[in-house]
Amino acid sequence: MGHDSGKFDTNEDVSCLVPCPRALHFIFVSWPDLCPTPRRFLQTFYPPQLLHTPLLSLSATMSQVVATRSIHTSLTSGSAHHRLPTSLKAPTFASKVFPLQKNNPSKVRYRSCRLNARKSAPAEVVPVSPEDDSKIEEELRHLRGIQQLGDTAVEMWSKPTFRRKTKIVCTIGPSTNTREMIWKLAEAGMNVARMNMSHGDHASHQKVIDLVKEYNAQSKDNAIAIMLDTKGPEVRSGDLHQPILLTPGQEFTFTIHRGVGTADCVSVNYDDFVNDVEVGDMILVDGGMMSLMVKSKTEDSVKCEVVDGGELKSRRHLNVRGKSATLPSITDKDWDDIKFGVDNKVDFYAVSFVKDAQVVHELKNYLKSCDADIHVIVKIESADSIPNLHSIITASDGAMVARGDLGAELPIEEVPLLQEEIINICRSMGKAVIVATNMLESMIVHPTPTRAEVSDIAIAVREGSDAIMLSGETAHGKFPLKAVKVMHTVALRTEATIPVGQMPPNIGKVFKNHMSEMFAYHATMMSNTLGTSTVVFTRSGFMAILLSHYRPAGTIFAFTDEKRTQQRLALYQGVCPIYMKFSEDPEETFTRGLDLLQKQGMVKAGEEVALVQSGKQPIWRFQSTHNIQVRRVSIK
Ligand SMILES: Nc1ncnc2c1ncn2[C@@H]1O[C@H](COP(=O)(O)OP(=O)(O)O)[C@@H](O)[C@H]1O
Ligand SMILES: C=C(OP(=O)(O)O)C(=O)O
Repeated sequence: MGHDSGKFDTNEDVSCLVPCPRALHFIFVSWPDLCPTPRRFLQTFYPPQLLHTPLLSLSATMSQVVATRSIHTSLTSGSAHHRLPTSLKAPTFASKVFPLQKNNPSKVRYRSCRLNARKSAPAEVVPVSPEDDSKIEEELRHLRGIQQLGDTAVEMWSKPTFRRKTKIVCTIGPSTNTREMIWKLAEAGMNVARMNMSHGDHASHQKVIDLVKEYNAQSKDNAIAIMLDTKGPEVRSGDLHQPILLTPGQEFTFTIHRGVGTADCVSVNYDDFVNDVEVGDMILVDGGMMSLMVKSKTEDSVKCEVVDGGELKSRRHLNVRGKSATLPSITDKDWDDIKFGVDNKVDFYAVSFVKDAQVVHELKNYLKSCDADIHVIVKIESADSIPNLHSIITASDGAMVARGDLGAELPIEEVPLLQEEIINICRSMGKAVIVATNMLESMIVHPTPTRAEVSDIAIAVREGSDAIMLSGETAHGKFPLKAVKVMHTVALRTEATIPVGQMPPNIGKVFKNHMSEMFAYHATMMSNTLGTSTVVFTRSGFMAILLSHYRPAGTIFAFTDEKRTQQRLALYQGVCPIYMKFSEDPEETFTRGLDLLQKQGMVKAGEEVALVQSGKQPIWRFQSTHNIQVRRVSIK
């Protein structure tokens, strides 16, 4: 169990990573008004002479810190009524602050007030130092009440899922495979629970699946998707009773005989290992944490010299730089695990080491033959997959940038470039895309991330990924809940700076021949122009996925009468999936949906929403084929 289990509180240090100086861009008050906590906060970042300059004297009370930050957040999340025009870029400190010297500060104050009055998203917390956290939280709770920042009803809804667009995948392992931790992860913002079939057995994975299903069954407004990640043809070292220390220059042997684990020899789980490697090859352990140069081979062993040493633990990844193993992508064990997934009705397979589209077709045909509605995410991690990226992704429902193995099979400097390319390909094809591995690696042992890790999350969000993934951080880390909260906060903050109305590159090409795509596109344009959320009713999830593809600035509220669809939609960017029984009367279904949103504080009376009546099985089919409307939420 992780160290932060039990201490969890959704309000606790949720926004510990929000870059503080940015908030100042929107805050305008005089220094003497400043209460002690924000005063200390400002002092931390700005020299006293700057803070005491009247014209620069920015905000002051924590209420303004909170309100202005929230405004910034609301620019792109939730209902989009109050967004700045698309052309406005996030202001620099200089451009926001120094022009004030020429302007009348009262004007600025007026603008700030107007923004405050129109704010819609709940506040973020700006911790100053650990001992200030509780004071700030107390102050914020009070201020939330005064300013009516967040409808208290919103508290009832699982806030992380509603407000953040980029979804979070958590790998479940020894730190998180209990009922308590699954619940806490879900409430902290997990959208997809991933089980890595390289570890554990069916009994342990069964327990996790049952727990997630139990959570989903009792949760009124939240659904967690289940992803089964195949082991694939990966090559791993064997189990060890205790880690082996490898020192540079030392001779070390890999043998295909099972069960060996001495100070200078360990088993590999793949008989053809000896045939696949050549003298001079570089073998990477755990994606390059250690490396060994092949010096000679025999029929059953590979003798190496340690180049970069370290601690070799049980079942570590072995890659040969620049080479993929000659194993099939789906091994016998994988087929066994896939069947286990069919029996348990998981939502997604993440298929390891896909090298061509053929294997995806094979899997899809198998799933069709057993009438299993499970989507296939291909893991791009093999050197051999790169020339076939387009055909592989075309055949699949989405892709995962599996940076661990990718960066071992290919030079690491290729990883960020491939990440961007894979995201772009997926975005242009309307497929889901997940960025994975090492995102908060240091949080496996530390309670806070490195700044580089924070930037990595921000980049993945900006590049347009549907989801970002945690691996060891949640599987066996000490701080699984904190890791999810950091991801949540960084994603939310980054999303608030993404300009509204960015469209995928295939715009105008695909939708011409496809009615639903055309309607998704135009509904997005309409909701972006009017600053509304989008409401869609979907049985298969198809229309909600299409809408997500166009990335409308407002939330996509996707109502479905299928629990499986609700779960699956949890992966898609910007989609808030909601389960609701549909009535025979579409108008009644729509009214019921809006009532539910209003009750939860997701939309307010008088607010407009874009209503999409389209898709493969639209609830309005008997009335009309396709249709987009703007409806005003009625006042009860
Ligand atoms: N079901 C599990 N049982 C035990 N340990 C697990 C499990 N899932 C993940 N882990 C641990 O978490 C680590 C990180 O998870 P992940 O990145 O999915 O695995 P890997 O990098 O080994 O493919 C694994 O190396 C393993 O030590
Ligand atoms: C996600 C990855 O796969 P796995 O965790 O199965 O090694 C990876 O290699 O980055």
